[in-house]
Amino acid sequence: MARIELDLAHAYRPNPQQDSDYALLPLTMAFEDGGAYALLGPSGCGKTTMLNIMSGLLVPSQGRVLFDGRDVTRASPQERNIAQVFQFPVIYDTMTVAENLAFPLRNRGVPREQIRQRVGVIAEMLDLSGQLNCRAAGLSADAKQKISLGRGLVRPDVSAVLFDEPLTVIDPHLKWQLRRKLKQIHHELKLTLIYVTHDQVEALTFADQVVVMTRGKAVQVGPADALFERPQHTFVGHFIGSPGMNFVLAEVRGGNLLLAGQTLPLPAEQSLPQGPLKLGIRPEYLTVVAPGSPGALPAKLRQVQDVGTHLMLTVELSGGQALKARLAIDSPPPPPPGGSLWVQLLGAHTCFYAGEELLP
Ligand SMILES: Nc1ncnc2c1ncn2[C@@H]1O[C@H](COP(=O)(O)OP(=O)(O)OP(=O)(O)O)[C@@H](O)[C@H]1O
Repeated sequence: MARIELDLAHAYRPNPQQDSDYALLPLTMAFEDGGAYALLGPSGCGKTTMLNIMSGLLVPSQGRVLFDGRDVTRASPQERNIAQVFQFPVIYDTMTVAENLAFPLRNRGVPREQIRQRVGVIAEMLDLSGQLNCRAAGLSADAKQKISLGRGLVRPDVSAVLFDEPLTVIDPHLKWQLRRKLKQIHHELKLTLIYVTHDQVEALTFADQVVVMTRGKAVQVGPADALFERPQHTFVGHFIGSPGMNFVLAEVRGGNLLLAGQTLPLPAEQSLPQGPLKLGIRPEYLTVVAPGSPGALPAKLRQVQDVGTHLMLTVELSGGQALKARLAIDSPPPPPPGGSLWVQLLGAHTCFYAGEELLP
């Protein structure tokens, strides 16, 4: 296994001039040995580009890739000793499941008995033990992709295993099981795993550290709770969560916060720079409170959706800005749509942003 360091940028076109010319803007990042990482972001944000640069399928247009301090920028995937799992199964249909799993080990001249043991362990982990002697050709798409996952995980000596949206072809029910399984496998095998996905649930279930990307930029690297509680960038607030964070344009003037045409006195301990900023609050923390509560503003209730596990309220501040508030199903019933209520905007979970960046 290896500690992977990136200090690079990548543009597919020559002579990049502006940010939009880069698939990956200049970044410095380290993936620790034995960690479980996810690269998460919308289509086109640069996840696959980053993965391909790590695997050696792509040479960055500037900068370096280090594996345990060794410069591997121009080394092939084989030289880097990387295993990869792609979106679609890459297996040999004419071989049995056991032969498929054994293939990467046999290729490296691993002794027979060791191969047998390791294939047994991996098959057990992926619930493939009962199919070891079946020919791959006759199996379902799910089972074939499990073999691909197994082939990626079977070698204990790899620098890292890279997954590019590996559960795309998997049935939704099995997907849920496999996500959890991969997490468990990570704890047992202690391999460095890097997993590309645009699905936040997949990333947050699997990874200890999630790299959130947008427009060629890694805007935050952190565990699930940090991404939820303290999004470092408005994109993280917006992208993580369902629905994402509410944002309200505001201005600090003296000891007050002006927003939605109203004035909220800031608590004495709150130190914010004077001038414009954005207030961010997650629907989970936008609570309905008694009229006139400190840090709260009046709003109109526009819509109530019963989502089964909770109520999702749409409220509107004066000036017309709509916010989402998530209410526990056993909370006191909200007023009828069109009615007035007060919502708590200032509190321990409120974040403030200058431009798109979180203020300390
Ligand atoms: N071979 C290529 N030549 C030119 N531009 C490319 C190439 N591959 C990717 N790009 C561009 O680079 C940017 C990042 O693409 P990349 O595939 O890394 O994103 P991604 O986050 O993996 O998206 P997706 O989930 O859709 O694969 C996009 O604007 C894409 O159009």
